[in-house]
Amino acid sequence: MRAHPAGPRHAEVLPASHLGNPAKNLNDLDPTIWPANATRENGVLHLGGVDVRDLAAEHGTPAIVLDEGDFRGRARAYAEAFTGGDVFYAGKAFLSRGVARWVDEEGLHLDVCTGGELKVALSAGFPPEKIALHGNNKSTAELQKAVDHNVGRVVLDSYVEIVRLADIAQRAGKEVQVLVRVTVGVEAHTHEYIATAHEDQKFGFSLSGGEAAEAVARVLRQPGLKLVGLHSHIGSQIFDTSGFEVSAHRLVGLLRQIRDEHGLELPELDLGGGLGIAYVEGDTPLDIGAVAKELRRIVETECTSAGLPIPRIAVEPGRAIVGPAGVTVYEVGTVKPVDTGTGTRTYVSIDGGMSDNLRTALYDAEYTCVLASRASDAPPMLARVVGRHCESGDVVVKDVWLPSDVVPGDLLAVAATGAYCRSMASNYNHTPRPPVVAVADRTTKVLVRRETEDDLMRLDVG
Ligand SMILES: Cc1ncc(COP(=O)(O)O)c(C=O)c1O
Ligand SMILES: N[C@@H](CCCC[NH3+])C(=O)O
Repeated sequence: MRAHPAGPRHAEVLPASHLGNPAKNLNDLDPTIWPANATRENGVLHLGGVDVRDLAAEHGTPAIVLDEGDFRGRARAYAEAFTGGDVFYAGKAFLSRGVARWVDEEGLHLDVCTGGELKVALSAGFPPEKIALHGNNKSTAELQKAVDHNVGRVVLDSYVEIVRLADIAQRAGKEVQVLVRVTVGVEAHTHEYIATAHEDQKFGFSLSGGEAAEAVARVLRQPGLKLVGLHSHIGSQIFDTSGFEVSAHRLVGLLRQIRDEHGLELPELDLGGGLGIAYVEGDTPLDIGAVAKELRRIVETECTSAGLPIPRIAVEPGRAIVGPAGVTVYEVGTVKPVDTGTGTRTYVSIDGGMSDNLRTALYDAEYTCVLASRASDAPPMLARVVGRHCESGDVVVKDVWLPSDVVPGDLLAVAATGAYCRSMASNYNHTPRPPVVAVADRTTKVLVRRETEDDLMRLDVG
């Protein structure tokens, strides 16, 4: 996904230069895009040591495959990089009970943003004190559940919520630890739909408008709430730290104002998630060790010059942990060459689509894929991988080189689908949602089973 709003969806056939070297695309697995334990043996994709043909035979297609080793490796790298701080895995990217256990075992905390995500976490036995509850419109029931279960942090997002949570806390005779979500006014360099800290949007309290300072004052007047820090999340799929620098600078300015006005030095600063991953060749994700060092340097410099103690830093990565671990395996159903007027584009229809990966349609996201079930030395063709839904915008991979002998029955594997694909999946056209299957050490384990038509029919009670 590029840092521009949705571009032309059905552009002319692109010159080969746009997509790099076709031969390379056809045969290589770029290690920045594919999971750590992905290999190709005689053209056949293996994930976590499992042949995707066996995986498809056992679990069907489409299937979202998660490389457990890749996930755990990234989680561990985050935990190590932020030693002395806290890493909250953002469950919105993808959450299941199995994944919640991996997160816990790797020493991470967890960010949930609905009662549903909270339920998954609690039922996995995730320690409640290591959970933070987010959301711009948490219901009374969700807040009550958080208080009942002694969730570690609630990130406050509106004046209404301050009173709502304070009432619940007081009635329960508890003191809830909270952060105030601050809209720092940063224009993150990402798609406008997933930037979250510019002024004109629904999240948080505006810093420049004075609402953030007012929210702090109101929280401090509530006996049921204990203010422990500030929070900011500037957006998602970000490839440079400049936005975080501006954000940290402004948050520390508010920490200083709070110290000056209320005599209070807040111990925590949560800088949110948002680091980008490689979806296609040319995407350059940041090294997490270097990012952690840089964020620490920024916060330390700002706090030192403000005469403040260095707060404990928290971050909330979702995509950067689960995104690269995921691969979606589809079966090809039809292959249709179309004359575009400037060339031929071959539409390859797979057995899923925007119901299991909305990101291309919603954000103009870019993905890549390979023919996964066999070797081919056929010359490359420019293909567009499309779904089976009743929308012309139902595209999964806009432009990709595939061997020109792709036929129905072949398996295609789309890379980097671990984040925001299954978690944003829908039942559009009464389509049952795909399973999520973990692979590790040549074995598979179903984390979320495939939905069935009967599952969907059970909801139809009229
Ligand atoms: C508050 C908050 N924290 C963390 C995240 C996770 O973001 P990402 O998956 O880009 O790391 C999001 C989503 O953008 C978010 O809204
Ligand atoms: N769902 C978005 C990111 C938004 C994350 C939540 N604030 C994506 O797929 O890129």
